[in-house]
Amino acid sequence: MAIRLFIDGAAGTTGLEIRERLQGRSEFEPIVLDDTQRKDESARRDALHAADIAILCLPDEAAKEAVKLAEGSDTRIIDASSAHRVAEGWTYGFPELIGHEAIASARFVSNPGCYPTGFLALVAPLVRAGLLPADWPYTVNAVSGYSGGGNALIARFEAEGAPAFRAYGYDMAHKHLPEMKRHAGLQHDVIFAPAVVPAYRGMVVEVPLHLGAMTGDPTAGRLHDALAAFYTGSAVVSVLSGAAPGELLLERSAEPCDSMQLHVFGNEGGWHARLVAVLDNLGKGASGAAIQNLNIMCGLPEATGLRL
Ligand SMILES: NC(=O)C1=CN([C@@H]2O[C@H](COP(=O)(O)OP(=O)(O)OC[C@H]3O[C@@H](n4cnc5c(N)ncnc54)[C@H](OP(=O)(O)O)[C@@H]3O)[C@@H](O)[C@H]2O)C=CC1
Ligand SMILES: CC(=O)N[C@@H](CCC(=O)OP(=O)(O)O)C(=O)O
Repeated sequence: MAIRLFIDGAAGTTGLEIRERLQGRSEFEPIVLDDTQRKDESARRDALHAADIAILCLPDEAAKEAVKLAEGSDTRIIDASSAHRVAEGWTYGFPELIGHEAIASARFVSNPGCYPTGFLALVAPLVRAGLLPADWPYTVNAVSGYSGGGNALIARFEAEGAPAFRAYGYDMAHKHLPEMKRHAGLQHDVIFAPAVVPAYRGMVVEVPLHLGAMTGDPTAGRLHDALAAFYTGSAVVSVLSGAAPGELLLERSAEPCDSMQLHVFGNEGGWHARLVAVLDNLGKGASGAAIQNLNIMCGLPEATGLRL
């Protein structure tokens, strides 16, 4: 029997891409609310109760409300918002870090944030392995395509007079800080410096490191090898080797992509390293990750329907 699937927020940026990627997947029977019903509380409650699995592609407050509306049902929920990423009772939907089994058996799965996906992929395995310190003051520099800000930022960047570069997060209280700290096992919040450029999708997340100031001799080569070993066999994450490229580009017209590439660049003396993750904010950063989690929760191959 097909799995009844409801996407709450299916008209938004993340929701639309999930719908599109699931087209033709006969394992799923979509429950769809039309434009007049999609924000109607009672229609949403009915859909949430009728579904086997619901994917929430909503702002945080609406996602919390959806979880309340689903009370009294057995519906399993994947939440793409940041409402439940460090919440009790929720499984963090990063299979490469948390383990596929934990997600396969979870009722409530919180999809990781787009920027934290890059940061955690780079840093969490290295902290766990004891190669990077948990008490280090980490910095994260990142650039995102403007679809990362959903419909509102898309409208702003597609309007006349859109900025050429938008840096933000200067209050140093970005909503991603708690999830980066928690799931990397860090003692301090990171300093997070995000920015948006006029490309629709794609992101580069970088963690610069003064390796020479750390104890334990964590060379760039060791960090690379540890990450390569950690992601061996991954369907989604790859660790690139070889000489550093002259440049890394976000193309304005990049195609949707659900894979993530990790790089470890080191200087000649071995004192400095730049850990870099390249991903699609709407791929492994959102919609692709939601489908990966959906597949795992349904006992299906994780890469089904992914654009790798
Ligand atoms: N865009 C991205 O790259 C990423 C997004 N996310 C997360 O995914 C979630 C969705 O983001 P995104 O798709 O970008 O946002 P969008 O703003 O593009 O879409 C949100 C959708 O939710 C709808 N909505 C708002 N309130 C309600 C409500 N009460 N009931 C039903 N529908 C409602 C909106 O409708 P309307 O427009 O009519 O208000 C809109 O269609 C967010 O929490 C975001 O943090 C996660 C990772 C990356
Ligand atoms: C470019 C941009 O605005 N990005 C968003 C992050 C993406 C998002 O809202 O979703 P997640 O938190 O679920 O990743 C921001 O910085 O708030």
